[in-house]
Amino acid sequence: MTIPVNQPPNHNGSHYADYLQIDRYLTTFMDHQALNSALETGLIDLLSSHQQIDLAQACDCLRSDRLGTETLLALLAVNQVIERQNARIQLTTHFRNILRFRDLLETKIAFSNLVAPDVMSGFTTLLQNPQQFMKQSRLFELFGYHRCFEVTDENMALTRRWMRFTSTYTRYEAAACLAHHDFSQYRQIMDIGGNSGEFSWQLCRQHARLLATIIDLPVVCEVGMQHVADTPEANRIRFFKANALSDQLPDNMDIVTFKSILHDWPEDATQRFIEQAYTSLKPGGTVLIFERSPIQINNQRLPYSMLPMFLFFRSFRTSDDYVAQLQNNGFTDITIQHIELETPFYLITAKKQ
Ligand SMILES: C[S@@+](CC[C@H](N)C(=O)[O-])C[C@H]1O[C@@H](n2cnc3c(N)ncnc32)[C@H](O)[C@@H]1O
Repeated sequence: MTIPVNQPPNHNGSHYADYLQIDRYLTTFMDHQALNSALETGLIDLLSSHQQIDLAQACDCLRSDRLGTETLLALLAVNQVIERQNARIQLTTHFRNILRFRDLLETKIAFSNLVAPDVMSGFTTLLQNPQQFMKQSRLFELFGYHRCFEVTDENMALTRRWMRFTSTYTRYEAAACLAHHDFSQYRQIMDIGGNSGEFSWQLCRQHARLLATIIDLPVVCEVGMQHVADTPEANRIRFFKANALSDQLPDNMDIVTFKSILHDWPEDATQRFIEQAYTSLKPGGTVLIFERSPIQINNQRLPYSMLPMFLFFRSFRTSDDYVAQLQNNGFTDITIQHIELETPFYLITAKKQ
């Protein structure tokens, strides 16, 4: 993995793509299972709070016998999570360092494990009959937007499950978007399909003048309000419950953003979303699309951590597809930037006349 070099590190010396360093620990199925066990049993906590531990402490922590513990330690060692010095066990310096991205590490493991049974039982179906695959898959069952209209305890709990995944990915992807677009010029931003508000929150944290409106389905907005409620930026973030395909949306916006939403939809719907953005913008306002490029499998094997994104391989479009739609809607001054994250992304901006 190479860190993109087209942007300088930010003020605290970190780079928006630093988080990609976790991927080297997430290659094979057993890398994931070993790390998952080490995280969920508290072994990683024990190792991170001590310089070194011995085998007896590891056995205790794992509540496993010597052979079980040695087996896990061997899997972790071969993955360079830990190293052995005589009888002592310690985290490698690099792994200790990337533990600051633990939320994403845990999310990637959980998400891959959640969708793996879909791939095991239905890969041929996915290739032959995508509609049938969607009907039987846990991934598409998880993202059940039909449960996002009526606010009930059950719908909130089910919706929170997938929002945890999207919010954690977005926490890191937002930094890449911020590094490539100057949001300081705006006051009113509207994020369509803005989910938990994580993206808007990151923007508001960085830009003190920004006022954000998040458009999303009612249950998603309820969960989102809780997500940002305790942050200093909460009073600059409002949630607007709507079906963005059919409802009238707030207007007078300086910028309308679509982050990782348009790929979910067929072309007539993306056309409608873009029309809605046009209507909501002030003259001279900006629309911004931040999306993953189509998954390319070139010379590298697909790591297990990519399973969730891989299952969307029919959905991700090229930037040209959206450029054509923006032009059809009367947008001008179109710019495209390509950004390398764990897969390529692009950031498109365009202006309303
Ligand atoms: C794949 S998620 C992306 C979320 C967020 N933009 C991010 O990148 O983390 C798509 C979002 O679109 C929302 N959504 C789906 N249908 C919608 C609709 N008709 N109107 C408004 N939002 C919708 C979903 O609830 C979800 O939050």
